[in-house]
Amino acid sequence: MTDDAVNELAGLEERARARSRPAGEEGLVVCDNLVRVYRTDGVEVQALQGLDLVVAEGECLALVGASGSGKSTLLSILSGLDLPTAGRARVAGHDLLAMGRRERLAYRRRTVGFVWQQTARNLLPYLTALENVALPMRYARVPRRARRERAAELLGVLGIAHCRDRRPGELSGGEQQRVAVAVATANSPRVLLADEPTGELDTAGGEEVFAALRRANEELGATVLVVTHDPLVSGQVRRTVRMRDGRTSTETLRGEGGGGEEFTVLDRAGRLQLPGDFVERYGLRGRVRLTAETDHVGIWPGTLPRTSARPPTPPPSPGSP
Ligand SMILES: Nc1ncnc2c1ncn2[C@@H]1O[C@H](COP(=O)(O)OP(=O)(O)OP(=O)(O)O)[C@@H](O)[C@H]1O
Repeated sequence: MTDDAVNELAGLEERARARSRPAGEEGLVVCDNLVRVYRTDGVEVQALQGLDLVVAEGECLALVGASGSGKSTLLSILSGLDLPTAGRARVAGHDLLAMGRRERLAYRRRTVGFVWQQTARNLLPYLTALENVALPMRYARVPRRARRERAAELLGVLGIAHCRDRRPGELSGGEQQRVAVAVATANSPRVLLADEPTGELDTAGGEEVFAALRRANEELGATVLVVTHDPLVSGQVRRTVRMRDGRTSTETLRGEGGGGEEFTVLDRAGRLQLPGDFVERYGLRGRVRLTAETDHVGIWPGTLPRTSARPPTPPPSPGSP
């Protein structure tokens, strides 16, 4: 690469960072009691029902959940395409509820990148891979030579340099999605959002696309949020957040060795959603009893059987040790 191109690239990265105000200490992505209600023909659907989520800069996070739990709605809001009905959503210092038209456009161009599930939706069919990757930089007014240099570099980093002069129709599904990752990272976004990016691919293609997302995270510095039904993806990230009925319900954290531990998420108001099998197994309905133990809180069915092996201990009175 020429010195000029290197300077252009460095300047591009720097400008991209400077355009986003600092995110503060609370996280790069912060959703607080987020609500999204859709109204169609007088019928209301609460797609998000008070969702809390904090994602730190540099994380690679998988978002999972049953169909209809609100995953795509959340990603649409974070991408700046959709507006929440209530609550708070901040990404890299941008208040997503208060952004004006110009800020929203700049936000969508430079702060977030997006990869859709449908391969055809990510790329223009009449442009080569290189031209597709260079296009978002053209909108961001990057000089022509620097655009081509960076596009070629991105295709190299993501392992698809051999695709540069081919059009999408001449690429496999996995290659198309990897080019889509390059397009989404062209303007050095702080956050990369992907909605089921491996959903239309076989296992090998899915692995390649996930490897590209991981490179975008580790080598290009993007914070990645990926919606997936693919256990291959969710099993490889450090943190998997599960959504249920428009809220985050559980999180699985994995260590270096890959073993994971599941946690239930307590929201800011102290609410938690019990897993359905716990509710069934212990016959929890309507009212339940909470007991304060020395190192944990117990939840008991409202009506305890007389033979219960361990009756609830009353909560300690204020001031007791
Ligand atoms: N534009 C819309 N108008 C009305 N209702 C909508 C709209 N978009 C989504 N919904 C409803 O909002 C709820 C959440 O949908 P969403 O697409 O966010 O779920 P999801 O978890 O992404 O599901 P899937 O895994 O099937 O993609 C669903 O009940 C859905 O029917």
